[in-house]
Amino acid sequence: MTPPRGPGDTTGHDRTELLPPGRRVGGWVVTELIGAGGWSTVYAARPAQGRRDGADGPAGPAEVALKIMPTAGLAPRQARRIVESAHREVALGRRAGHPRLIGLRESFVLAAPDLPAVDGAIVLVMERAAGSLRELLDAGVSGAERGRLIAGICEGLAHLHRSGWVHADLKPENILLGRDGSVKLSDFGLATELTGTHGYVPPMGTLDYLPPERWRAPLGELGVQVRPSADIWALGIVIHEVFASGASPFPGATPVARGAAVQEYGDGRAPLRMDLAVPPFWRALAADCLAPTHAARAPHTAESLLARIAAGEATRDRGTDGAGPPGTEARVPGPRDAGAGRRGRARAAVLAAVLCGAAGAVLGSDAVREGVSASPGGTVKVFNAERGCQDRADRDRQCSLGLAIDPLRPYAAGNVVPTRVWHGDLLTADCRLPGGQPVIDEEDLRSTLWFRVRLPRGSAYPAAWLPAVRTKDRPALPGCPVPGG
Ligand SMILES: Nc1ncnc2c1ncn2[C@@H]1O[C@H](COP(=O)(O)OP(=O)(O)OP(=O)(O)O)[C@@H](O)[C@H]1O
Repeated sequence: MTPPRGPGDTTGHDRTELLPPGRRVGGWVVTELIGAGGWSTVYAARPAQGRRDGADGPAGPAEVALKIMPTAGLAPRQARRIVESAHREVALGRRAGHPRLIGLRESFVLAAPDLPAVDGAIVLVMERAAGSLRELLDAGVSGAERGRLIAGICEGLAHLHRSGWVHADLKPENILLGRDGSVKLSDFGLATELTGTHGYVPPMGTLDYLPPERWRAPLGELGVQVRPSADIWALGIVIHEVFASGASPFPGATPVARGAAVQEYGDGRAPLRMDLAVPPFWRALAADCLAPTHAARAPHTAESLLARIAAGEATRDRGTDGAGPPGTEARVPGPRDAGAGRRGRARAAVLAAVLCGAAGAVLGSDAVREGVSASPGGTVKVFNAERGCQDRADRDRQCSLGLAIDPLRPYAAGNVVPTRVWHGDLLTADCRLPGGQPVIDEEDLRSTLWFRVRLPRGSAYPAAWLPAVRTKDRPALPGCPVPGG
């Protein structure tokens, strides 16, 4: 769910450090921060000692995810939205449990008079997932995984729709993955129960996944009308992303520009153009999901799509797309794997060394930009997760970042080019390498994706490698040849 943002709001990162590890929350003890969304912050937690409700499984204490939805300091209308959103999550969790939906264990209101920011927050206690499809897309999904993942998403949607619900916010961030790789749909804060053929949702959602009809849907007293076909549209976008390295089928540099492209297509003013990387079977499936009107999309239910996948149509394409048979479970790489915390911290230390160490030529931003603008290809903007470095215009060396010589070797001082880059620099990337050395940034984001970026003429190296955790951009680029391969 994406809330409007404005000056002085208390959403997102402002709240990420609210609950320190060791803090007791109801019958649970916080172990680490997982991430933050627009209205909520999610923490990992274990059962508090002495908890006797079967929370401990045969393998030891069961870890859970605590979704904390603070209401303190919000305007009454915003607070009401949070409460309604929590009610929707709880109602769906109680009435429509399924292995393809993240399990909800309990919900309560947090009493924390010593922490005014979360005092009175709504807490949802959920099954903890190992990672999300977004992380997997960033790291690079293997061919064999793709069909299985899409089948899992269809199973979850088919169950939701059969149970009379519309998810209304399907996107890779809300498609979680269990430790065994199984798909678990989550974030039912916008989910709505159908009354007849429609449900109603607040005028919110994630722009990149809204169907054409949502862009002109009138806002009534109950909210905006949605139907299951809205989830099918979002599924079409996700299918495309899974095969096209995370790229949307709709062109545009921003979600609003892509939204305009969606509307042009919906009005019949532009054709649907899918990336050639999407193999024929999946292209046909995605095209049906992305039919421009509700009426044209309605025959393509999650159930019917699942039947098409199960009927083995995917198998025909396997020779060309490498998509494996749906149903085979595999491990999910991600920061939340067992032991990842330890590895993450070690790698963060390595990254810090690269950030601050390695003497060499320091190029001004103009030099870097000049090298960029002269060349075609995708542009990536450098992102430095160190907050203190984001607003500095002085290009202090302490805030510079290194580019690797070889993305298959550890990202450490001996493996960086002399050219340094800073937060906000624009670089030209000409290809992407999904299976490089894993890098974890200061915020524990992990990715094995790298971009090959060009360096200005006269640099010691003509090109170097930017780890994907160092940019928020994901341009659609061809795969790079494996260095040294
Ligand atoms: N049960 C869970 N297990 C593990 N990680 C989770 C779980 N629920 C959410 N997360 C992760 O926590 C982070 C924050 O989730 P949250 O639902 O608060 O926001 P979001 O879905 O990222 O954004 P928004 O809902 O505001 O659009 C996300 O990275 C999500 O993948």
